[in-house]
Amino acid sequence: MSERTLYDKVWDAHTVTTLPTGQTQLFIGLHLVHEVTTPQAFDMMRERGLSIAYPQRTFATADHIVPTDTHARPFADDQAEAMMAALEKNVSDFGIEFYGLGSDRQGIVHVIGPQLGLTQPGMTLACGDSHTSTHGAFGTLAFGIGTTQVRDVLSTQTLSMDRLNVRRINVNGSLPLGVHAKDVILTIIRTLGVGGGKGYAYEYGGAVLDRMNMEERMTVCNMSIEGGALVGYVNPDQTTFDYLMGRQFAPKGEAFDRGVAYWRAMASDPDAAYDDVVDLDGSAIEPTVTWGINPGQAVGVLENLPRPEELQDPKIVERAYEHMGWTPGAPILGTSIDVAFIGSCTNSRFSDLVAAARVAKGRQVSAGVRALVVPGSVEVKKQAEAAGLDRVFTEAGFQWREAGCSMCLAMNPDKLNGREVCASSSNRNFIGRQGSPGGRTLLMSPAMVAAAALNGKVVDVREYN
Ligand SMILES: CC(C)[C@H](C(=O)O)[C@@H](O)C(=O)O
Ligand code: SF4
Repeated sequence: MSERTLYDKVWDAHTVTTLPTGQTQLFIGLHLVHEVTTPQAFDMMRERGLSIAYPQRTFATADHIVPTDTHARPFADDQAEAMMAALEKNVSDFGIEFYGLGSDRQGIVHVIGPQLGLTQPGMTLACGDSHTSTHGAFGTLAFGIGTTQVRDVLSTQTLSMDRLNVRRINVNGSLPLGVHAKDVILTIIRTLGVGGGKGYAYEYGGAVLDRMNMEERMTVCNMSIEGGALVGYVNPDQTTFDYLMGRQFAPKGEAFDRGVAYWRAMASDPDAAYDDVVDLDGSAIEPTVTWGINPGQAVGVLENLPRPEELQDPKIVERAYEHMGWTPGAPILGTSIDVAFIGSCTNSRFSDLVAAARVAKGRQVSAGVRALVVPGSVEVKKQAEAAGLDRVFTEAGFQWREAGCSMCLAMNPDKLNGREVCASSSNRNFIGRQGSPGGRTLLMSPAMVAAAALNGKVVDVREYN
């Protein structure tokens, strides 16, 4: 057999059995745990007297609820403190490696897995979180799962899963200067729709992906789920192996060389058969901004907002205009913002902060704009500080915060107020997502967020090229 995709190979290598339901029982190589989706799973384990099948394959951190002004305990919010205490008890009772507050390995679960070298090509990975697809950047089949599935993985290290179709998405050519990985994935979702990936795994490739570094590939894979695809991945290559080399949990010495040989063999064959193939021209991608209430409602920064009748689903477009308060046909350029948020598992890695700092350096945040930079992990924070990025940001008037999910979903004190408009490097712009029912979110790349912060409005970051 020489025409298999990575998806096929990894799936087959991890198949335990075919269940009577027709589903596959799939072995899960790595299980990542955070505080929000796991308390009931641990309770179910206790009720049934179960223990963890493979504690050595299970790692936990805290990210969603942690305040980012200070990590000091106890938290001001009693509910958050109780949730944190529950996670601490669960990891201690069940014997799970835990990177909590105070650990220099703490951070957003999808930032720390790759950083520690836990995420590796050719493996299966699960986490009770929809953005688990991020890890697909390594050629990993990474599944976002629900709480009962978390229980299943804890107790058996397996999941019952339906096989997906595979869509190959080629981004050909090269990206213009000032156009980033975030613009690529927003354009893919805009083109294929927020439900377009239902039933599919997305395999991203083409010259643009080949040239991307691992952090850029993570940004693309992160938002697969926003396009409806449960899984998104990039085939492992030399860029992947170079990233992994020397990381704490990556194999060492000869074992690393054996790893590379195996990882290479897991990549899709050149003549692999796909259920669907889509080609996009990278040179046609512009800095992209969402204007509505789902990540597919996006336009190039120089485009005007669509008219409801021009789009396939006028109802959701009308609902979006009702919430956002914009006028169909108006330009997105010049839209005023109140808040700028640089962070989240989509765009809070070192290279994201470098891109934003390049724009912010020596300039000032516009008066009246509240601007936050929230590193994705303690390690990113340290690396950024060692490079002097914290000073670039604070001197420009940005707040420099502790690691966590922060204003991506506002399960912590970082929230929008009232009708505030936020230029955000995160991945979801659903109504109320950033903590205020009336709040409005414009998704864009971190460089675009930085430019918006300086101008108090949406601008074209290519002016800073
Ligand atoms: C809290 C968690 C269940 C949720 C998810 O699964 O994605 C969160 O991370 C999000 O981004 O909305
Ligand atoms: S940063 Fe946002 S999208 Fe990512 S895990 Fe946290 S809440 Fe979910």
